[in-house]
Amino acid sequence: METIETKIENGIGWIILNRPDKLNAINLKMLEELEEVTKNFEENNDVKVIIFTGNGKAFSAGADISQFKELNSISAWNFAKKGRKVMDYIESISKPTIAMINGYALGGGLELALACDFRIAAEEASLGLPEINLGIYPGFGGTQRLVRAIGKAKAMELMMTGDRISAKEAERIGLVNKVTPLSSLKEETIKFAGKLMEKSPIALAILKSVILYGNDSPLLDGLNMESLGWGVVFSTEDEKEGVNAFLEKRKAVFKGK
Ligand SMILES: CCCCC/C=C/C(=O)SCCNC(=O)CCNC(=O)[C@H](O)C(C)(C)COP(=O)(O)OP(=O)(O)OC[C@H]1O[C@@H](n2cnc3c(N)ncnc32)[C@H](O)[C@@H]1OP(=O)(O)O
Repeated sequence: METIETKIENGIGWIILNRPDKLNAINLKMLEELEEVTKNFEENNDVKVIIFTGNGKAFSAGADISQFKELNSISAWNFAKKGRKVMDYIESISKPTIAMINGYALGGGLELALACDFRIAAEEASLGLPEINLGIYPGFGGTQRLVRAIGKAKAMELMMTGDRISAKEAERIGLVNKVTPLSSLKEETIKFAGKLMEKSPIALAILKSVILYGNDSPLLDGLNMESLGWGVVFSTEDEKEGVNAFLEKRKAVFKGK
């Protein structure tokens, strides 16, 4: 691939944004490659957890501003729709996804991280949605996902001032799950992924879909989905294994069946 490196190691599918000289700015090619690789990883049984990160000093500094020069209203709308489609797909993947934020996560870069289930950031990272400084605003789903992630007041502040915040501040407001020194970021992220890999992948997938569905629905619909999914997990071998392991005082070994 031109803009992304990928590898599969010990159950983890790595998606590494690879335009370090441009701080991993997301151009159309990168969007297309992100779509392709996430679909491959979704279908690959060797991949249990997907981790997104960036090469160099940025996770991603956002959508590639140099491409904006050629955009008019219609092509900008199409670019935004394309980006949104990819972010929506990433959010909907049935496997757990983690954004390992190694540096700048700005604009579309932070929007990509917001489409992931978890965000683990280096202390040195800087996060923000500075689009307003360009006379535009977030267009890869950020206007909606950030409000749902951290609440309206803080989300409006970040989007309407364009201010960047530190990883520690991002953790304080609930935007990232965990902060660690850059030197231990990879180790801590792999440790976190390891915890997820010990669980039943089916229960995780159904749980994730129930949470996402409920996030966008009236309470009653979400609760109904929860009960329905709860019934479905009882048709799995993993549920039997989990309950038996508890009763037999041993650690459960889930097979994803
Ligand atoms: C229509 C679809 C809508 C999609 C919605 C999303 C919109 C966006 O994401 S808009 C972009 C939002 N991001 C930004 O505004 C950040 C822009 N970058 C910066 O402010 C700075 O680069 C920095 C503070 C992140 C880092 O500064 P510094 O360490 O001084 O590094 P440089 O500025 O010298 O950058 C190195 C190199 O990378 C290029 N670059 C950085 N960000 C982008 C970008 N978003 N798009 C394109 N190129 C970017 C920068 O131009 C430098 O390139 P060279 O000049 O060729 O060395």
